[in-house]
Amino acid sequence: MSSCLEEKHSRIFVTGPIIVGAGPSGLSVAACLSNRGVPSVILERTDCLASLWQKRTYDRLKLHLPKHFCELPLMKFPRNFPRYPSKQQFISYVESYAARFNIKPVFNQTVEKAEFDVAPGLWTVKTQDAVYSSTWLVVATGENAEPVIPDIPGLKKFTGPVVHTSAYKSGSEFANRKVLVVGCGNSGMEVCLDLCRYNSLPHMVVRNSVHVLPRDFFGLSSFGIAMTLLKWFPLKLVDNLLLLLAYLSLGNTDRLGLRRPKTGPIELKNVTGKTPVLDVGAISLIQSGQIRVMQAVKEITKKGAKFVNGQEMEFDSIILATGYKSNVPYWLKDNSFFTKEGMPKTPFPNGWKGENGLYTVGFTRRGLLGTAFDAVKIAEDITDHWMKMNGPLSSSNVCSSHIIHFDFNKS
Ligand SMILES: Cc1cc2nc3c(=O)[nH]c(=O)nc-3n(C[C@H](O)[C@H](O)[C@H](O)COP(=O)(O)OP(=O)(O)OC[C@H]3O[C@@H](n4cnc5c(N)ncnc54)[C@H](O)[C@@H]3O)c2cc1C
Ligand SMILES: NC(=O)C1=CN([C@@H]2O[C@H](COP(=O)(O)OP(=O)(O)OC[C@H]3O[C@@H](n4cnc5c(N)ncnc54)[C@H](OP(=O)(O)O)[C@@H]3O)[C@@H](O)[C@H]2O)C=CC1
Ligand SMILES: O=C(O)C(=O)Cc1c[nH]c2ccccc12
Repeated sequence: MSSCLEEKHSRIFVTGPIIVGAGPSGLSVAACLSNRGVPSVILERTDCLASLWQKRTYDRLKLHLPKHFCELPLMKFPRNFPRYPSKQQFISYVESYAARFNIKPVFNQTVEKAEFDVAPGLWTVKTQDAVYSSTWLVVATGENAEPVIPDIPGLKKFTGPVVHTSAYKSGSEFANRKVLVVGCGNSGMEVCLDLCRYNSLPHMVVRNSVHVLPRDFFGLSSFGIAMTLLKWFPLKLVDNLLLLLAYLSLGNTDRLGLRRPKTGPIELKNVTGKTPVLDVGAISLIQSGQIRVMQAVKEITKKGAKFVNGQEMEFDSIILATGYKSNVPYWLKDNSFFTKEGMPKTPFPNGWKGENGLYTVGFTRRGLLGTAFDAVKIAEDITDHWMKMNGPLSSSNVCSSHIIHFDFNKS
């Protein structure tokens, strides 16, 4: 893989693993490795830690699972944080986490290509500035690496602003506007709620079925209730109890145009990865008519949209709450471990390890809980291999001199 182009780049040999992505997943692996005395290098495309949280989420975002389900390995949230920490609190936790384990990613390094070179038995990882090599490659670029922009007929004709939720900050820019929100996952629901607080008129497209659960039920989180019940009862029974609890708390959501899937909420999450909506107030605004539920869009026009039921309406703006996708297929070459959608083919709990020193963290569709699970496993596995190669190493003698530069650039 040493083409002329790559010879112009610095060549850097990393003695520990290369981790791609400085989100919660990449940081968790680096922390668990550092705790075991193994150095690593994180390559991050942006200029900050947890860039999804810092740059691509809305102001009002809070964790929607209780904090103890969102902890990274080896460090608890501060005790004074509320049950559902805000985005700012989560970011400050991530920053303290990196500081505590002395993790210093190499920022502004977009991994453009990574491949395994069989002869030396090394991963070659190319960014815009350098070529890194290592025995191990940890993929931590996330399930939410890129926005999904759907190919809706006519979308390009629309004359008003079209924004994906990853670029939405607050409803202040949409005050008194009629907004079409495409998608009814957690993002779609929460953006509609935020828009209402800024006095705009959200119309939310629901093209399919969706599970909505109350975030809390009599002071207990629905997610926590489900996790506890799953220790003793079968999944189908727990799902039925969740549906009963949802009915008692939210009423019959089918009547609001939110049809429920036939499969229960946790089973559906496990099988397809589709996250149930955890309601933090959107349902009552649908009930009161402040958020309108619309059918699937047939086409977008210059000034609005036509719907499959024949309705036609004008809108000032469109917000695409259409979800995210992995970007692994764009940069990881010749790899049969991932699907063409960039998710590991091996299902949870075994999707964290591939072949030839390849690992993946944060692709379990189980949020930060899944990240913590993967990170611990990966660090154990790499440490075993590391010790066979290098002998034991204590965290006190880990230093930053674990990269060796071969600079072809400075001629
Ligand atoms: C709005 C929103 C709210 C969420 N809330 C919760 C929640 O409350 N609880 C929960 O458990 N989960 C939640 N999630 C799920 C979310 O996936 C996790 O919180 C978490 O951010 C996953 O961490 P990660 O490190 O795997 O991915 P990310 O946080 O996406 O980090 C991946 C990093 O990789 C970098 N990267 C990507 N491609 C490249 C490349 N080619 N080269 C170099 N760097 C690259 C990115 O810039 C990014 O910094 C939420 C997701 C969203 C979108
Ligand atoms: N507070 C929190 O913690 C929050 C957490 N999140 C998490 O972030 C992740 C991403 O959530 P989100 O951004 O909501 O994405 P999701 O993938 O969960 O939802 C995408 C939505 O867009 C719809 N959609 C996609 N394409 C089209 C189309 N062409 N026309 C109409 N509808 C379309 C989907 O419908 P269909 O089902 O028919 O495909 C679905 O309703 C989830 O894991 C979520 O839980 C998000 C926001 C807040
Ligand atoms: O917030 C997310 O996206 C998550 O994936 C967290 C999560 C993991 N398992 C769940 C089950 C029900 C609702 C949310 C989650």
